[in-house]
Amino acid sequence: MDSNQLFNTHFRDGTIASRVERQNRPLPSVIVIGAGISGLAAARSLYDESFEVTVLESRDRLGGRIHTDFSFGCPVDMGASWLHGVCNENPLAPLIRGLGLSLYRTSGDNSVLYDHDLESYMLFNIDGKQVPQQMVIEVGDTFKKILEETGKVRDELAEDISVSQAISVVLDRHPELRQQGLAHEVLQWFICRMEAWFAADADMISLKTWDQEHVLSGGHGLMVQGYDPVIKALAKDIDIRLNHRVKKISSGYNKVMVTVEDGRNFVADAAIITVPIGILKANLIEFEPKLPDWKVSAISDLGVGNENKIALRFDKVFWPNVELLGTVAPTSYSCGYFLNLHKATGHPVLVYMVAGRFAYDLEKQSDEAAVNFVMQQLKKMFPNAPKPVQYLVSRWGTDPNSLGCYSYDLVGKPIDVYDKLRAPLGNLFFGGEAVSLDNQGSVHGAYSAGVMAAENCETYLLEKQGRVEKLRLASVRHEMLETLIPLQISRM
Ligand SMILES: Cc1cc2nc3c(=O)[nH]c(=O)nc-3n(C[C@H](O)[C@H](O)[C@H](O)COP(=O)(O)OP(=O)(O)OC[C@H]3O[C@@H](n4cnc5c(N)ncnc54)[C@H](O)[C@@H]3O)c2cc1C
Repeated sequence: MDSNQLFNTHFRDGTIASRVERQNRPLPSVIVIGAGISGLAAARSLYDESFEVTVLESRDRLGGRIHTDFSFGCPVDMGASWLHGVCNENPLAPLIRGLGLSLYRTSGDNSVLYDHDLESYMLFNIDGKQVPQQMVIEVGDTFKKILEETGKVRDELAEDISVSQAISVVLDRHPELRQQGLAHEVLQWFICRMEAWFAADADMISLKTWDQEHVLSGGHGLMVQGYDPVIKALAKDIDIRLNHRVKKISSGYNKVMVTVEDGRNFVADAAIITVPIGILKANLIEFEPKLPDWKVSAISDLGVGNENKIALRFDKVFWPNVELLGTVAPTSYSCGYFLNLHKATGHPVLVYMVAGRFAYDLEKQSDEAAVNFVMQQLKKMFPNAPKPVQYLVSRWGTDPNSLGCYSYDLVGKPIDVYDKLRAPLGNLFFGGEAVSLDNQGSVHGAYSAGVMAAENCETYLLEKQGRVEKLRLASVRHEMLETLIPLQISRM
């Protein structure tokens, strides 16, 4: 059946008929696929401009890779939890300020541990002995030097190599930077933290681009009340259909038809696709006509990492009042760390965080086995640690709604991969963290990508209607007013 016949057939069913009745409405209709922050930002933008918007979401909840769980009696973010860039330039700042949400800053600018600095931490070795703070600071300085030296390796090479290959080259050239014994294990811990930032092992991270991200100023802050209020605010009043898994997107004849799992169709003038890059890589959505080869290549050329969290709630706090508790080991794979949520939020909760291959390996285990493993790590530091009262285990790598945690640059990534990913195809627009201009893999990047996709979609549709004069003055005025309210930050 060609696209024309397809549309004629479906125009006879109830859904399409009701759309036809609404054709006299002044502004066009858009389907947004995915109710994560990017999809909701896109939908909010269009809704506020009086477009007719429907959001189709496969899960039974909003937020996607933002998931604030309340089963502990307090907010625990099992997906994103930091605002990266606690500053007015952060595109999410107006919303966070407007909602009166507080942030707990865990690091300033340019921290060697990305979203943590070495202000409030304790590291332990495998025997439960605390690593001297001075050693952690000195190895941190050495790690910085090693990374600086990898910059020289990069300048010498035409081809891209991985960060771990580059570190090996540097250590061969500068044996004085090699660490022995406990100091070696601490160096591995720093590498483990770097891998957590990319959610990928160092042998997968591109030397060419690892430090090219435009990181916003102001350091990194935990969302004390969780990200949930942001999601709820964006979603307010919008027509969102949960449990609507999109299986097919057909575009043509100035319309888009989106088919969900149970066979129902939704038709609109345009669609914005914000599903995770993992879903596109796995071809879980059929496109008609097929996506062009350049788009397919861009999708496969981008990496998608994995990160998981195991959150433990205890009766009471038995650990020291520091933000980060880490265990060092001979390889970065075996190093680990707990985020102490008590420090930031006052609740007796520790969150163990794992990334890269280890995150996938942990997903092969049952929740109970994963928690047992984490408790073994905790008991290395605190042999009398009691059993947790409750626990939560994330599985972002195998969850069929995410298939990974966020995108990162693979070794040898083509320069134009992001341009190709975000390029629209007629009335199909692409949002999501992976198409962000500068901040892939982040909440604020995903948010901006959603807003940008909505603006492009809006311009496209209004131009088609010959209504380019319609400006977005309302939202600009709204944001200007909100900048008058300061961000609420603790640990300044
Ligand atoms: C463990 C973890 C920790 C993180 N930590 C941070 C952090 O601290 N700070 C930070 O800035 N970022 C962090 N991130 C990254 C951040 O969460 C993401 O970049 C961002 O939330 C992505 O938003 P999105 O809207 O692009 O995608 P998503 O939130 O994944 O939204 C896409 C939506 O599409 C839906 N969907 C999938 N398939 C279909 C389908 N076939 N039909 C319909 N709907 C579908 C999904 O269910 C989902 O709701 C973290 C991510 C993870 C997983």
